[in-house]
Amino acid sequence: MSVIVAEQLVKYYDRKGKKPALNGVSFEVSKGEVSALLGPNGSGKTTSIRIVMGLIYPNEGKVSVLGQNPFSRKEIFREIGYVQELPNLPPFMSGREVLEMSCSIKGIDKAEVGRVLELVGMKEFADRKIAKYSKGMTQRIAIAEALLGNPSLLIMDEPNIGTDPIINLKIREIIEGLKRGGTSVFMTSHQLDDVRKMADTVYLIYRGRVFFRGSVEDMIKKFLGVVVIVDTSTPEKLQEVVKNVEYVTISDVKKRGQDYRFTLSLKEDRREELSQILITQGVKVKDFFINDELDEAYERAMENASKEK
Ligand SMILES: Nc1ncnc2c1ncn2[C@@H]1O[C@H](COP(=O)(O)OP(=O)(O)OP(=O)(O)O)[C@@H](O)[C@H]1O
Repeated sequence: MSVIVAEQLVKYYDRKGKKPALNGVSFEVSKGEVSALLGPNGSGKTTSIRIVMGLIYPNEGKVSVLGQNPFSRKEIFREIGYVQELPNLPPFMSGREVLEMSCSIKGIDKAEVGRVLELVGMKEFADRKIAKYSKGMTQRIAIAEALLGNPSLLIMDEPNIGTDPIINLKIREIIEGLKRGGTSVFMTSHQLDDVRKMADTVYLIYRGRVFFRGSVEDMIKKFLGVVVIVDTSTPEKLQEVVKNVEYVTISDVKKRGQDYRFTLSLKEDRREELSQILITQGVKVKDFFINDELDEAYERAMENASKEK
């Protein structure tokens, strides 16, 4: 079952529609999954989220959230926690007051406030004014607000902006906990490490077009290919052996101390077979591992997308 279905969204902010922010964007968030929308600045992530939240109308396309139209059925938002990009909380209120006010608006028991403050590690600072918070503290209160009432769907636009690595870890733990409890999550992020650890499905967006949907592993395979790194003290032998393996090409060689580091591109995922061939044919293999750098795959994906324009 899907908790968000967006179909062929088109959105332009200029009247003539010459520069659409979204140009036929579709995505789907399955129940109990974490889905992440990734793309460079200005690619259309926030616009997509604002449409899902019923805050701006698309010029074309359809969206359904928890099975309803978010523009006409506002009551669904009681079940949705939303962390907006750069939250704008009232500076004259304390974190606790903000949360209590939200409880009143959403009709949630105020006892929830203590629970969510604890979750984001802000109990100690709850009575300080927002104006006196650091960026990361404000962000944690925004996350706490989204968690009030145990939402079944959490939508977060770059939840890690301005938070330090320890808080990021905490946020990740919170999200993983919610996921275990059945909450669905739709988020944008520039923190690829977090995305790798949390996201079941990744959507890549570039200039208002989604051009990839799949798991992190699929993304690495598609944009980086199967790339194996081999450290060896017998480089000539490796070159000689690899010459006869039709699915391998050498993409790079670098000297590393006494050894050589080869980057091998495989047309098919036959890395186990390859490691056997190297060893049995006398290559001294010191290290053999797959290159699964998500940053690199992301960079390649965006490079490809920019060339397609
Ligand atoms: N209110 C607005 N008025 C006019 N143009 C806008 C408005 N909001 C966004 N845009 C434009 O729409 C495009 C998509 O913006 P959007 O904020 O959705 O990108 P984003 O992927 O969320 O970027 P970021 O990673 O920087 O948050 C950009 O070209 C942006 O300049």
